[in-house]
Amino acid sequence: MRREVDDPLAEDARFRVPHVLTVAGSDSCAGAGIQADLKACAARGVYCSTVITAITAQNTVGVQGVSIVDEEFVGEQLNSVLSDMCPDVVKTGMLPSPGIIKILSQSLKEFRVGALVVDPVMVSTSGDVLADSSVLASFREELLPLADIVTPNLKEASALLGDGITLETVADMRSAAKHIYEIGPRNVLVKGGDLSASSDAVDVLFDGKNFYEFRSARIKTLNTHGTGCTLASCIAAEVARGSSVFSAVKIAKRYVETALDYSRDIRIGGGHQGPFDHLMKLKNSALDLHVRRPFDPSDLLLYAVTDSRMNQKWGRSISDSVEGAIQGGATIIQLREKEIGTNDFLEAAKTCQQICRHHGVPFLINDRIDIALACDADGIHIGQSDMPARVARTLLGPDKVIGVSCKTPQQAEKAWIDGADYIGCGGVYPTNTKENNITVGLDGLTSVCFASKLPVVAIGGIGISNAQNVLELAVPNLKGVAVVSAVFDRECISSETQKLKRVILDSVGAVK
Ligand SMILES: Cc1ncc(COP(=O)(O)OP(=O)(O)O)c(N)n1
Ligand SMILES: Cc1nc(C(=O)O)sc1CCOP(=O)(O)O
Ligand SMILES: [Mg+2]
Repeated sequence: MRREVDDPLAEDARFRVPHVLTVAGSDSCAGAGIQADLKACAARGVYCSTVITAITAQNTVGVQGVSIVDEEFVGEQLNSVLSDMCPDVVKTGMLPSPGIIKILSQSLKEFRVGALVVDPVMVSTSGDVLADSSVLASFREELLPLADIVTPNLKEASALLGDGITLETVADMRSAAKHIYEIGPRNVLVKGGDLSASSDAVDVLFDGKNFYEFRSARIKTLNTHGTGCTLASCIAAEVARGSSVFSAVKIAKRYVETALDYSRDIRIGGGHQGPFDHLMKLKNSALDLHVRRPFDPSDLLLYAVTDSRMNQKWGRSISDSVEGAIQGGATIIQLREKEIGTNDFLEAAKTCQQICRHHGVPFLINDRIDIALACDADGIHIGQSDMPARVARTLLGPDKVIGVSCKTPQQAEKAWIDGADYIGCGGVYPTNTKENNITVGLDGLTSVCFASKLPVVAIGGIGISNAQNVLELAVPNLKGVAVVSAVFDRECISSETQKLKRVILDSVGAVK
């Protein structure tokens, strides 16, 4: 059992750091294994302790040697960490002998651990075999039944099933996920990076009830060594930070994709598979993880979008308008300033960012990724003719919020694939605020909501008189209404926002 601590700070939630223990092999080239786990957790702002199961001699060409750590000594390392440091999540990588798996599963039963992430490392991305077949039975019998999630690649999934069948399609991956689930883990993520039939990188998650497909663009790079270890560590890190398994997989996939994209052209070593850089350019987003709370779809309930012409008309500053909207109950703010210069936009954005952060209200910038980065906004909103969402995701990293305007189900599908967090759908009604805007009506909104895999906010001509008609549609994914003139083209922003909020809450309440 965990030893008693006499330090009261050790039990104080304010001082607790999310903590992953990785039980894995050392990779001398530092792209995979323990070294990847440490870097991935560091990049995600999570503490990582280590139990080393094997020492490998490897580089960008391949694996030249493996020295397995004596199983008693693996047990000693486990005891040292688990008896004292109380990790939130244990993540496993290379477990090279049945004896090591046995000792690990005994330790997991003996000590209290929040979750177990099993990366069943058997074949490295370079194709080198890292565990022999005697390990397979131990994985199946001892470890998978304890796992909250297991993350095999195609070859590992096939090995775990032991049927010798090659997985070639997404349907094969689904079937494999279902069969592996029957062995005992609570979630199965079959990684389809090697699926030759697909132009995207598709991973399939099965939670015992539903299948989820996570798709991302294939990144052309040699630097893919360690992607499996990194993905699993990142999932473990997100679970340690309090995410559900589904959200953890979503963020981890984005993180790996972004890191691969940033590192696509770096050269380390002369072999055919290089490491990527876990920390490069992600430092900014990692550093402020502790002050930014994750995006919650309910933030879209009353979405206030600013307009400089309206502020000029009423003689108000942008920041006073934003403050008024928040006082009245706006749940998210977007700075949409089409007519001011970059300097003025940035200054206003910095002030509004502070106001929003002070009130705990998410703050997004319309169109301008440069401004969003410069003022450290929580994210951006972009339309179909703005920068593509996929590029925006690469520039902004995995944490920032991206909203995309969609008028059709096809656009909604693409927004999901491109890594957006929500959809703005309109114009629900005709509007004078945006020139030449196409009105999709309640029917258009309905079809986008039904097709969408993302939360949706309705926009365009919405106000006190018709918000109820929109929300009473009660269609899936519809989370709120976005308004410009209904709050900013009014004499008193806070009281108009308050009245609108009442209508919204009544409508949502009536629907429930
Ligand atoms: C919440 C929300 N939905 C839609 C839009 C419109 O974005 P876009 O199509 O890019 O048009 P402009 O706002 O840039 O004119 C939005 N801004 N917010
Ligand atoms: C910014 C914007 N986007 C729209 C879309 O249909 O995507 S309609 C719109 C303007 C919404 O302003 P108001 O609330 O004053 O009608
Ligand atoms: Mg735009």
